[in-house]
Amino acid sequence: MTDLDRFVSGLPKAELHLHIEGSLEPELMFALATRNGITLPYADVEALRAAYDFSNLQDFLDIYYQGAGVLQTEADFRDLALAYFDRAAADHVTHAEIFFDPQTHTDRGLPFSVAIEGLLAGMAEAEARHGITSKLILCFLRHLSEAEAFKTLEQAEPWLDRIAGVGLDSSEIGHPPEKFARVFAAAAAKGLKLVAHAGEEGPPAYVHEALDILRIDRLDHGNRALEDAVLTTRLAREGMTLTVCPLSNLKLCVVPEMAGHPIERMLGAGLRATINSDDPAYFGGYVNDNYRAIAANGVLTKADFATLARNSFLGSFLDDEAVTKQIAAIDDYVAAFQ
Ligand code: HPA
Ligand SMILES: [Zn+2]
Repeated sequence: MTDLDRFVSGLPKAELHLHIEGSLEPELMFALATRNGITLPYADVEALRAAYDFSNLQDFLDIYYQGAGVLQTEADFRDLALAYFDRAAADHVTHAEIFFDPQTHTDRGLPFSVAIEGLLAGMAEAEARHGITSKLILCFLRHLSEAEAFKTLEQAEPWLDRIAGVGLDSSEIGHPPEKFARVFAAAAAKGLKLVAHAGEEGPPAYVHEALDILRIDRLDHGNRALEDAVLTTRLAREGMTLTVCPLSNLKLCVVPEMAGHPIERMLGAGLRATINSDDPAYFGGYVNDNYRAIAANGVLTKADFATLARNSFLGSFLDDEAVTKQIAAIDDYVAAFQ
């Protein structure tokens, strides 16, 4: 491991872009399939992993939704969450804001309560085990209708005090943020934070809509915003946090190679970028693998990576006191590193 790899690996950091269903490792998928009497259309873990060869977002989503089918009980969701937090804690993640896709589960007949109660149990246990704090973000599937998103928000009502915000994920092209303007307004009126995937595959216009129509607090991906100089300047001026996912971008062919990854230009443009893993079980690595992949480009310095880690707390939905404490821990780490 290089000196820079050691530095980035040990940095205290928050993860702000993580789909919990995307942390379902093939081994756990097979274990849950056995536990629940489900037959997977793959002979073994190796055959499943070999299928993780994607040309675009939709290729991945098809396999990701299929994989989530093994999640049947609260215990399954709890085990899924705990497995993620164990990996995250090993990467010096001290706070995580995790997405879940309730419609993926309710649409196959599970009650809303099963996924959320299981995840909340896993989050509580992870905090007791590792001291890692976390928040939950409910994502609407954008390929489904506005009415279905409203129904999901209604189902979430009993748990609103344990949900930090709402997000927007799934197939981006053809499903612009504007489609969910009224649902996001309703979520904001309930005091929820707002985030949305935009500019991953979709054009800069979708990022404009996420800002102006959805009125997001944080932008997920946002890579294609760089194609629009006015938009880039605006994002910098407004201090908008971008949750960037390098290995995801590579696996989904959003970037041709890791060299010259847009995050380097984002920092140069003064954007508040962060590094995250998105769907680590599918994209070949957890958050530190993503930090190290960018470190290997040889462009960003220790100071840049410390900025990225600070950005992860500045962009979080933690209160000011917690952010100050977490940033002090980064400063201590940087000062003591040798
Ligand atoms: O990277 C992603 N993009 C859109 N939707 C998703 N759902 C899980 N991961 C993703
Ligand atoms: Zn994502």
